[in-house]
Amino acid sequence: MNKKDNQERVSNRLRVSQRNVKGISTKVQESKRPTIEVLYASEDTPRLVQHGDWIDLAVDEDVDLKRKGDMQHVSLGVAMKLPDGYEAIIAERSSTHKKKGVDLANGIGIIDNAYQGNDDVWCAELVANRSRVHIDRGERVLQFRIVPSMSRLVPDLQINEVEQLEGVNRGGFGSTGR
Ligand SMILES: O=c1ccn([C@H]2C[C@H](O)[C@@H](COP(=O)(O)OP(=O)(O)OP(=O)(O)O)O2)c(=O)[nH]1
Repeated sequence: MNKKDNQERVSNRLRVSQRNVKGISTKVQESKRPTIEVLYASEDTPRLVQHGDWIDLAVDEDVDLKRKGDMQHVSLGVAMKLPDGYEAIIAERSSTHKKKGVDLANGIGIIDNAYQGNDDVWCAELVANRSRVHIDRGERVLQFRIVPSMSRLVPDLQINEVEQLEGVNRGGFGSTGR
């Protein structure tokens, strides 16, 4: 093999090995990216779209509530495996109370990290704030975000009973009136 052919062989080999290194580092980066795995209830369940910090959730069935105060347990059509060390908070979208006539009966919904099996479908308990409420399947009335689990934020937390607290009294519930 002449010198030129040999040089070409060496530089080809170098290119291949650089490509491999790049491939490996991309794979490592990808596997390190925190990921939410989503299992949708059906083909036509609305897919999650991430734009901004909160991710909208749609109802996966029609909602029909006759009177104010009536409640419906509604499927959101998604089961998820959240990244380890995270849980999720579900809240109403700001417009939901006024435009859709419902609220989350439990204020906010909390999805534990362990809620991660095929049958662990996210649900919402919706309560009507007026009469004759109708919401179509697929309407995005809620939103969620993930938050670090308490054990991740404060590892090894204890709860201890004491006789007295060392802190100065602030005045008790509602004392400033401001
Ligand atoms: O709005 C909500 C609230 C909860 N969940 C699911 C996820 C959560 O992990 C599970 C249990 O919720 P939570 O622990 O708040 O309920 P609980 O009343 O304490 O019941 P459990 O005995 O299941 O813990 O129900 C929802 O799908 N939607």
